[in-house]
Amino acid sequence: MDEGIGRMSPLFDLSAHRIPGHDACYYIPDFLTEKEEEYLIRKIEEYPQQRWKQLTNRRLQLWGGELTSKNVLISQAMPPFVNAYPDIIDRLKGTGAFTASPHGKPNHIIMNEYLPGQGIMPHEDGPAYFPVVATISLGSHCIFHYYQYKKDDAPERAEGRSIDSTPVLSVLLEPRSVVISEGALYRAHLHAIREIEEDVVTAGNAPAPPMLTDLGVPVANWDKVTGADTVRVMSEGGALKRATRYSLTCRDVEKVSQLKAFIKR
Ligand SMILES: O=C(O)CCC(=O)C(=O)O
Ligand SMILES: [Fe+2]
Repeated sequence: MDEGIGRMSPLFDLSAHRIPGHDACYYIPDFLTEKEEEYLIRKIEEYPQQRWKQLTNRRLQLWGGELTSKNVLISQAMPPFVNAYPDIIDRLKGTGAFTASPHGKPNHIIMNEYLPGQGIMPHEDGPAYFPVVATISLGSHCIFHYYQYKKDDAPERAEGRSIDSTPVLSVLLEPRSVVISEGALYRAHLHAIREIEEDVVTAGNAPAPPMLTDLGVPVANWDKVTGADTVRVMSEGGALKRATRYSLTCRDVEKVSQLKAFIKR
């Protein structure tokens, strides 16, 4: 039986999953099993409709609590399907990625839903979180791009800085995988998912890796993917059609209030 990554030991070697040339980004395929993925998607779909927050181009839910305007987490219990089965929080702790974070593990998850053609504009995740984010993908692949600000812009100008349109790093996120970004990639870069329905790849192999055809940039983790379709498209080229994707973006909020607030259960 496929056990996936399973319970990770303290000896888990995160550095083995580092994306070459990018010391602040790690890609771990098959972090969850297919059975766990199916279970999670079912739980997400069964969740009460009022838990969803509707944005203009996607829906999301907040798990673990809500952030105040002062970046304090008003903490609430995580759903059992991230704490017990599957034991996502413990498994992320086991990667060692959160060892230096204030609580040693994620305490907040933004769960996003994307239909084919939906995405997220380039943005930074901001100062509420310790600079590590672990993102689990369910249901579909996507291509996750990291961007930098144009060099000539004054760094002190918070608003309206222009973004270099060529990503510095593009990672193919397979369903059931986790991508972890930290450090400068978190603090000084932006990230985005383009609003397209399929991702077209031009075949490649070492030393010339597969490329995203329209952007002309390499798929940075092309030799770490494991899905039959993705492996084939890397070596033969072709299109990967997007389906509905759920992302669990797991972070550690530094400031937490245990105040159970005025929330009536
Ligand atoms: O869905 C994703 O993979 C990224 C979402 C994201 O960047 C965010 O919620 O801040
Ligand atoms: Fe983000």
